[in-house]
Formats: sequence, structure tokens, C-alpha cells
Amino acid sequence: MADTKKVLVLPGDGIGPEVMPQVVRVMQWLEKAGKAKFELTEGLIGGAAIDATGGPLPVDTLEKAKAADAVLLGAVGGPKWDDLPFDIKPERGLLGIRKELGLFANLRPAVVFDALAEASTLKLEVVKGLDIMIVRELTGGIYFGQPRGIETLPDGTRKGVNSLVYTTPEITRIGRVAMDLAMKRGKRVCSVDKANVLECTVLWREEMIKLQKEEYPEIELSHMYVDNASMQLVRNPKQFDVVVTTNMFGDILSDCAAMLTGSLGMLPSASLGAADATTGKRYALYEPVHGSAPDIAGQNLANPLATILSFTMMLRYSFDMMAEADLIEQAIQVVLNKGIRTGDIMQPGATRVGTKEMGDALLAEMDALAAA
Ligand SMILES: NC(=O)c1ccc[n+]([C@@H]2O[C@H](COP(=O)([O-])OP(=O)(O)OC[C@H]3O[C@@H](n4cnc5c(N)ncnc54)[C@H](O)[C@@H]3O)[C@@H](O)[C@H]2O)c1
Ligand SMILES: CC(C)[C@H](C(=O)O)[C@@H](O)C(=O)O
Ligand SMILES: [Mg+2]
Repeated sequence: MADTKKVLVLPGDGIGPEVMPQVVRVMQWLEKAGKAKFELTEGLIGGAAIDATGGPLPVDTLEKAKAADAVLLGAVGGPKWDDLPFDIKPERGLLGIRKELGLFANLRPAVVFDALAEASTLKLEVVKGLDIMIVRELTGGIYFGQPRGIETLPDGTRKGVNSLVYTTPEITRIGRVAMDLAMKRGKRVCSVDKANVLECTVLWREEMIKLQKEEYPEIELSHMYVDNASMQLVRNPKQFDVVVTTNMFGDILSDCAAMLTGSLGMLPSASLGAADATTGKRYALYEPVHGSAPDIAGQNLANPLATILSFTMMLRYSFDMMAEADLIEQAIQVVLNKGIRTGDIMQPGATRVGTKEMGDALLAEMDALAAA
């Protein structure tokens, strides 16, 4: 049996605590099948942490995250905490853990399952077989740039400021992640910016060009303004292989790409740091792209597949467990082929199930595949 993998589970808020048990069941299945051994610990983040400790990212959570081999997050936020001061809102917990662990590279793969392509509101040929990778810079840009804040001027006018800042090392390191990924895929990278308006992204574009010329001669690098990119993603997403972009553009484009896969409830992600120069350890947090979905929380309606697919990314990127990740994804494919659907991916003639029942169906197919 493989070494024990230390996984920190952070269910968070809203649908987070509903989808997470379904992933834990998948982990338990792998253990029972003798394919892995997990040491699970649980931690608080977001609103759940605010309620218990007064802040969205307790020191204990951060310590547990650093000690773990990988972290799995559900979602944070919700109306209950909307009126809190900005710096202690649930979302600050997520931004804080990303920053503290140096998780600068957020991989958001938009891969379409055939059964959902058939059900898409887009034309079948637009989405069938789609497999693109959005690489979002995650610890810089306008999310973290200084100066920032809201101030009142002497004449009483209020001013809100956020700054879009990138340095050359920040651009180069995310560029390398995108180009390394592209080398193992279609060798095409589209860098998305707003270099017609924002100086910071003029630098972004210049550095991407330099990186490709100096280190990745085999990569075909193209550039697109973000407004056009959002339109092209819907018009003809298959023109893309790897998309690399800034923190905020990546946030927006990935929600858009999620709909190509059928639902926000289908899109996983991996947030990765750099390997430590001496120990080789790389922090990694796996998180669905969706949020806490307050409109459906607490009703067994959420689609757990984005979080389960985030776990398969953990198996691939942190634990090199490709066969196990393949098995889970094959089982998801069978479940979808059988027409089993949560509400967000429902279509006429399909069987509507809840969060837990989607977990039941998946485990049954994993049993069947393992027995075959
Ligand atoms: N990673 C995160 O934790 C994260 C991401 C995005 C938003 N948020 C937070 O979540 C809260 C709600 O934000 P929002 O409503 O803008 O975005 P959201 O992603 O929570 O929900 C958007 C829509 O998608 C649906 N949806 C999302 N996930 C789904 C799933 N797994 N199954 C079925 N339907 C699903 C929701 O029901 C809703 O209609 C806010 O506090 C926001 O800050 C957190
Ligand atoms: C909740 C929020 C901080 C987060 C982000 O903007 O990064 C979310 O929208 C995401 O896409 O992961
Ligand atoms: Mg988002």
C-alpha cells in the first residue's frame, strides 16, 4: 500500500459542508479498495471559522495546511457574513490561505463530458470534446495590489481604490506554468490581457513574449484582449489549448468556461505553489470554482462533482495517482451517461438526484468498474 497521504479538509460554508462528505466517501472507497491511505484532518475557514473563532483564517488552519500534503476546500461566504467589516469577511480567509501558502498558479480545466455536451444549450460541435486549461495567476494583480482601500476626501467625496500590479517575476513564473502545461498538451498558449488600455498588462504581454522566445521556442504563443476572449470562449472555445491570464480576468473567464462544461458545479481547480528549493515540498490546495451557492445551500441540491473532480486533480498533481483519478473520472462518465443529474445539469428525460444520491451513484459505478 502507498504511503499515507495527509489531507486537510476545509468544508467552509453553504454547500461546502454538503459536497465535502461525498468526496470523503470517495477517499474512503479508495482506502477500502487498498489503493490509498489517507490521514484526514478537518479545519475551519470562512464564515464557519468566523462563527467559531472570530476570524476567517485561524492560525490553527494555516498550520494544519502547512503540515498537510494537500488541502481540499469546499467554499466560503454567504449572506450571513455580508455585513461584516471587509477585512474579516469569509472571502478574506480564502484569499489569505492562497497568499500565505504562495499558491500563485490556479489551474482551471474546462473539460466537457460527452453526456453533457449532448445536453448543452450551445451547439453540440462547439462543446463536444472540449478540453482547455485556464491558468489563472492567483496571488497578485488587482486582488492584492497596493494602494487599496476606501477613503473620504476633504470635500466629503469618497474614493475607492484598487491597484493592478504585476512584477516581472510574477508574470514569468505563471507564464512558465502555462507553457510547461502546454508542452504536454497542444503546445499552444493564449495569453489574455488588456494591453490596449492597462500598462500593467502591456508588461504582462512583453514578458510572455520574452519567455516564449527565450525558453519555449516550440510553443505557439498568441495574445487576446479579455473582452474578445470572453466572446471567443462562447463562440469557439476549441480554438484554445492553454489560456494564461491575470487573477481577475481568470476569475471571470473561468466562470464563463464553466458553463461550457454544463454548470459551475462541474468545474474543478488546483491552486499550486512553487516547490521549496531545499525540501521539494509544494503547497497545494484543491478547490471547486464555484462558491457557497446560498440559493441552494442546505437542501441536498448541490452538484458535488466539481469538488470530486478537484480531488482527482489532487490525485494527479499532488500524489501522482493517475490510475485512481482515471477510475473516478470514468465512473463520473458512466453516471452521466446513465442520465443521472443534479438540478444544475438536469435535462429532459434524465433522472434528477440530490447531492448525496449523486455520491451513491458514483460509488456504485466505482464498485462496478473495479469489479470488471
Ligand atoms: N471558492 C469559493 O469559496 C467561492 C467562489 C465563488 C464565490 N464564493 C462566495 O460564495 C457566495 C455566493 O456567491 P455567488 O452566488 O456569486 O456564486 P456561487 O458560485 O456560489 O453561485 C452561483 C450560481 O451557481 C450555482 N451553483 C454554484 N455551485 C453549484 C453546485 N455545486 N451545484 C449546483 N449549482 C451550483 C448557485 O446555486 C448559484 O445559482 C459569495 O459569498 C461569494 O463570495 C466563494
Ligand atoms: C470567493 C473569491 C475570493 C474567489 C476569487 O475571486 O478568487 C472565487 O470567486 C474564486 O473564483 O475562487
Ligand atoms: Mg470566482
